[in-house]
Amino acid sequence: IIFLKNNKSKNSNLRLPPGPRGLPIIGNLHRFKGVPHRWFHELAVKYGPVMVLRLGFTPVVLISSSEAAEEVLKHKDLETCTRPKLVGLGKLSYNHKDITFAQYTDSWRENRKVTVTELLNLKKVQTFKFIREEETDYVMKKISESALKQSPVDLSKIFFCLTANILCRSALGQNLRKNKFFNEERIEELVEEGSVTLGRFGFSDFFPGKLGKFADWLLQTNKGLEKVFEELDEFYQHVIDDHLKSLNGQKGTDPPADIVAGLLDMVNKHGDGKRNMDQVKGTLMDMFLGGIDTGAISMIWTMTELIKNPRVMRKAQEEIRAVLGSNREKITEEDTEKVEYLKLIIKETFRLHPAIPTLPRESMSQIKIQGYDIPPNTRIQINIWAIGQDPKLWKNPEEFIPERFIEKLLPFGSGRRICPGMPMAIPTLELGLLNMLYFFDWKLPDGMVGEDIDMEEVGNISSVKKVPLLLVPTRHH
Ligand code: HEM
Repeated sequence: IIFLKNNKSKNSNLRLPPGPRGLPIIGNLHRFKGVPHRWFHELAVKYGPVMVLRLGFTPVVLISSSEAAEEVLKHKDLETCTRPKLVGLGKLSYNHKDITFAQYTDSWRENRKVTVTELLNLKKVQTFKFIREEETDYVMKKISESALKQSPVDLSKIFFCLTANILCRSALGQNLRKNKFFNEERIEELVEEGSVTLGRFGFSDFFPGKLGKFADWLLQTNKGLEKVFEELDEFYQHVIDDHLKSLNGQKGTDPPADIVAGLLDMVNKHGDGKRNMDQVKGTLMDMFLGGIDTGAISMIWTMTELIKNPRVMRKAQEEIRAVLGSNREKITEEDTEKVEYLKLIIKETFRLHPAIPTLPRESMSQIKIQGYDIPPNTRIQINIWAIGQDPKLWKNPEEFIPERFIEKLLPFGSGRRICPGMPMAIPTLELGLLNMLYFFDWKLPDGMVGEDIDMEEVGNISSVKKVPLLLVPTRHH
């Protein structure tokens, strides 16, 4: 049970952010379970863009304006670039030995630096271009088959398979269509189970100490955690064994063939035990659970907004088809540089539907944000979705208008914790969507109009479209 209480400080010199008084606000619990960013936004409208919630015994500061977010992420980044230590996250990240959920320590810095500079840099990501192009072509062939029959395509599934195949091939060296051990369906289940588990809280997360532990034990809150952990661990072990087998007796290729090969290479090079297998598996978890869903979610919301806004869809297709000509059989990543309007569409989708709507941070020392004192070790949630809704920044914020000038967006976070997967995510999204809009015209299944589309979101960490998006393709070229 999570309840709210006004935050009072014994130290009267502190000027703490305002927050709701009274307990408990049970009526809101079901909404908190669903999509916290909307509930947080509602509270911020009432109490201000810097406010404090007390969840159990734990204060959480909610940041909901671009000025306050800039203060945290730009000016106080060093003081707020650690992550809260939550029970579920700890288990799935091998006791915070990964990048995403690790606290700000020397070992996190080293792990992130090596992974980013050696494995997720622009040059390295370029070497996986052929994988992105092959996988996108494969999906277009599948859609063409549905177009011949004029049957609806489940775009939620299509985009998930596309990002899963691209990520598993380029980051993990696993071709899911040829893999005897794990196929696309199994991967979809694993990612879903993993994401749900990452977003689940236990009592210990809000009632630190014996009380929380006792409640978790009594009500068996972490029951499913072990099972999901074991399944994911088996997958990572399979990926690692597969690489070790192919490396057996030979030195790794230079540069390493994929990201896992690179990680294993680094374990060998840094034979001082600094980078052990837990770190490798933790980093695999980051890629696997952080790199598949986020891309698919962004593509699903883009196509949802396009089908709801025929003016934008028409303008995008006219630009794309005029620039690329009428007889292309294949589209390459170089083509994505020529389609400016598509880039604006993706940015506008990020504003309305950021895949990760709130950024989790924790203060490491006492800081001042917008004149309020935030004590050390206080959880901070930056609501980037709320910033995208701010009527002071955006005219008619609920409308999908790609032409608007977009700058104050943080879909990949910012500062020391900014998403290192961005160089891989952007080309995947742009290439996939460009193909969808060049080769096909899209319509809703019979009898449906734009207003009928269900826009409901689900998810604690990411914001997934609850009802799958079904559209009927017609081959244009
Ligand atoms: C459209 C796709 C994606 C979106 C919208 C996205 C968004 C984000 C966001 C908002 C964060 C938190 C940043 C912060 O706290 O400031 C993050 C972190 C992270 N992302 Fe992504 N991401 C995407 C794709 C990827 C991919 C493809 C990978 C890996 C190949 C990846 C790996 C990571 C990692 C490792 C972190 C943790 C960084 C840290 O804590 O130091 N992401 N991402």
